[in-house]
Amino acid sequence: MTGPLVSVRDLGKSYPLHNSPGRNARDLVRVLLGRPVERAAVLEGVSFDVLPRESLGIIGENGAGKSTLLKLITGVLRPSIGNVYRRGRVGALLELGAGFDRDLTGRQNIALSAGLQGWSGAQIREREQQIIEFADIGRYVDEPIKHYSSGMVVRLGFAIVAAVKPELLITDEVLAVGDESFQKKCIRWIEGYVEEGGTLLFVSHSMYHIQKLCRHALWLRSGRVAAYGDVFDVTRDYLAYHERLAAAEADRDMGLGGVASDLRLVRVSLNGEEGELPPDIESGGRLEAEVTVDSSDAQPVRIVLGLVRADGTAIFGTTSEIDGAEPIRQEGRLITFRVVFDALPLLPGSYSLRVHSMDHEGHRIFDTLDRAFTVRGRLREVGLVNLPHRWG
Ligand SMILES: Nc1ncnc2c1ncn2[C@@H]1O[C@H](COP(=O)(O)OP(=O)(O)OP(=O)(O)O)[C@@H](O)[C@H]1O
Repeated sequence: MTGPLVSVRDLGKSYPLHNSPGRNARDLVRVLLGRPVERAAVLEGVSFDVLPRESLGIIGENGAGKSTLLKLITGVLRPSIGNVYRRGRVGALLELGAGFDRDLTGRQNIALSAGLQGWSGAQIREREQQIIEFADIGRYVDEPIKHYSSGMVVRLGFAIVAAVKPELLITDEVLAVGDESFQKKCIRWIEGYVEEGGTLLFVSHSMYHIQKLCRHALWLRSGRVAAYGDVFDVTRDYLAYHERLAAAEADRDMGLGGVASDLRLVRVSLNGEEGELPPDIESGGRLEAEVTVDSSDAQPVRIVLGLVRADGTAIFGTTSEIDGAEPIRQEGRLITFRVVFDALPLLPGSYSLRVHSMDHEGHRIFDTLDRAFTVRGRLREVGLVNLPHRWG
């Protein structure tokens, strides 16, 4: 069957506002007078489809409505407005231990899940072994769940979901509870699951995991869809939004309207030129940038460099920290770095070098400078970079 496994249409969820001691009484009066109780919307007007073999990551700040959305999709919550349509065998790993009987042992809970899935006797015997091996919780499998650590609950929960081989897997940050090696094992399992045609709905604050596991992403901001599309586009916009917020916050912290003066970028030269006019560079030619930072108390600095096409498309980024680069000189409070691209493979067009100065620990961006340049050449290939290639 084709068609979406999940279809969400104009979905909304709201809760009554109960935030002040007098409000309950006021609500009661409103109800008695036949007036609606005031409500706060947690989700509003959310629509999207999840097709078979699709992997959709849901991102957003704390309180944006991500868990609420997953609970509406799994049916734990009912919508206030709109609809959720769902089909296929669902494996959901959301709340810790939800679905487990805490007085029963791990083994008994496995049997319980097997019963719910309608597995045959032979299937149960085979899969029980698989589950126990995957969960790897040793003798605890014969202890009641209430004696488990939260990490063990997740181990067993994930092992059962993996054995069910769902058509649609819904999961969230719950995996982060397990230790690192188990987390890696789960991520590997999910990767294999997606590669083999499984469908995934995954909530995470880790852009790394979202990009690794999902093809598309949906960004929820204050209960509404802020962006929905290709995972790299959406996560880039999300990170840029947070970068802007952090920069504005840093300015406010310092009581400054503009850029903080501590790590100010005072000079970025391209091939020795500092002028306003964008310098010309031959495609495949050399680009040498020198970046000077004014570090008011001579504290060390981290430089972030990005190559960006004129339309904003990011091409390449690195930092002095990633490359282990040291300044080429320090004169009092002026610290200078140099970076050289010996053979810049960009295709002809307009670009800029974007430079950020950060504190040495990389907590905060202090200043940003863009230097435009033009790449000249007679190349007729299309795209961003000239990749070495041959025919035949
Ligand atoms: N039962 C409830 N009654 C009232 N408000 C609620 C209820 N459940 C959730 N909320 C509110 O709904 C909003 C969205 O919560 P939700 O847990 O879905 O966010 P989230 O994006 O998953 O956040 P996080 O990343 O912190 O897990 C929050 O402001 C939360 O306080």
